[in-house]
Amino acid sequence: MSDSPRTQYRTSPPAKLNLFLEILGRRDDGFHELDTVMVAIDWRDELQLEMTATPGISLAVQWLPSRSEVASDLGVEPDDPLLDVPTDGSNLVHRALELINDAAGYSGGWLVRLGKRIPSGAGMGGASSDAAATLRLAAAALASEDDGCLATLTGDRLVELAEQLGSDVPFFLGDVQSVEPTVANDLLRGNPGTLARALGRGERLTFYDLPHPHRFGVVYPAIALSTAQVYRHASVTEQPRSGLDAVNAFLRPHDNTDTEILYNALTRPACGLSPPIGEAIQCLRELGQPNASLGRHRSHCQMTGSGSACFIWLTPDGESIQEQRQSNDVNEAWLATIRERLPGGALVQTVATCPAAPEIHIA
Ligand SMILES: C[C@@](CO)(OP(=O)(O)O)[C@H](O)COP(=O)(O)OP(=O)(O)OC[C@H]1O[C@@H](n2ccc(N)nc2=O)[C@H](O)[C@@H]1O
Ligand SMILES: Nc1ncnc2c1ncn2[C@@H]1O[C@H](COP(=O)(O)OP(=O)(O)O)[C@@H](O)[C@H]1O
Repeated sequence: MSDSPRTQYRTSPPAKLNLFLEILGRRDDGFHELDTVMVAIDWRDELQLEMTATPGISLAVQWLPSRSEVASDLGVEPDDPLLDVPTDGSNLVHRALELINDAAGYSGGWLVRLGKRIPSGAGMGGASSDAAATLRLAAAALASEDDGCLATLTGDRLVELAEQLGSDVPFFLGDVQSVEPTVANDLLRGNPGTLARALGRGERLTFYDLPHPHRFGVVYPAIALSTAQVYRHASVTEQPRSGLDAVNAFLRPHDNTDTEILYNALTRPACGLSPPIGEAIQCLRELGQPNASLGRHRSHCQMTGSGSACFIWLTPDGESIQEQRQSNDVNEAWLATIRERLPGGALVQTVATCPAAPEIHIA
């Protein structure tokens, strides 16, 4: 490949929230059998790939808008390890490129720029989403440079590679099963799929179409938890709940004001490891909905994944476009109040549901 100007492949990997997570049992492979319901949200990283003639993977990572601004919001020093993201082979973006190089027999190189907004160790799937986006961008690049790759890198093949990268990674490929098994369809437009129930390790996915977007207030207290450590402190229940109840609550949102919908079996062990997580959930619960005037009294609050991020469901009984417009004004005041009430620094945002596999831009 000559060193002429290179084509850039870009996408914006979304984060995710676990609306429900039940642990069904411990597996022989050291993982846990799960029943979890995940939804993608528009709290996004930025990822850009270019193919290069020189072999090797060059990965540059930076926090957006800047490391110092993110550190300031979190109330930590800019050099705090909380903000360290690897640029070597331990970054899932790097590992995804190694896998796809082997799968496609590609011997050239990659130039990668990763802009981070999704906090690490937050239970928001940042690394997993970056990994899935890398698989899709690299497949798009290889398919545009070499037609032979279209036959090799089908949606199903990308799912196999995603499963090797992590339990949450397949979710961020979107509903690959619902489109023709060709790479081109999946990659450029992005796959359908916003909300999914996941069984197994998290790789057996069923996607559902949401009748309208849902909104959440998300709080990331300045705490990074090890997923493995939280699982180690979790217990298996004798009477598991079903994720289908949470799916139905989000598909038919008009009668949820008084029932507890959100559940996470990892919340108790995570709060045991880090009590400020419980404080953050309580702070959200006490403050409640920003639209209290609309008569929504119950506050649906929960931790996502293995933590430490927590969230409040802002649209438990559906929401008109008119209310959404009003909400945007109300939300800024609500966000400011949350930041004041939380002990210590935190990243606080209102988010909306979005496709798990975002569209790809080529320039
Ligand atoms: C907890 C969840 C909930 O969606 O998300 P996060 O909190 O990481 O975002 C997932 O189960 C995390 O998936 P992922 O982040 O891909 O974890 P992996 O790399 O596959 O596994 C990390 C470690 O978590 C534990 N693990 C993960 C998944 C699972 N079903 N059982 C487990 O016990 C294992 O100890 C494993 O070594
Ligand atoms: N692309 C990436 N972005 C962020 N963290 C990454 C990435 N690749 C690997 N990591 C590592 O993964 C861990 C956090 O993964 P992440 O998915 O962001 O959190 P969680 O699993 O809690 O959702 C950190 O230890 C971090 O060093």
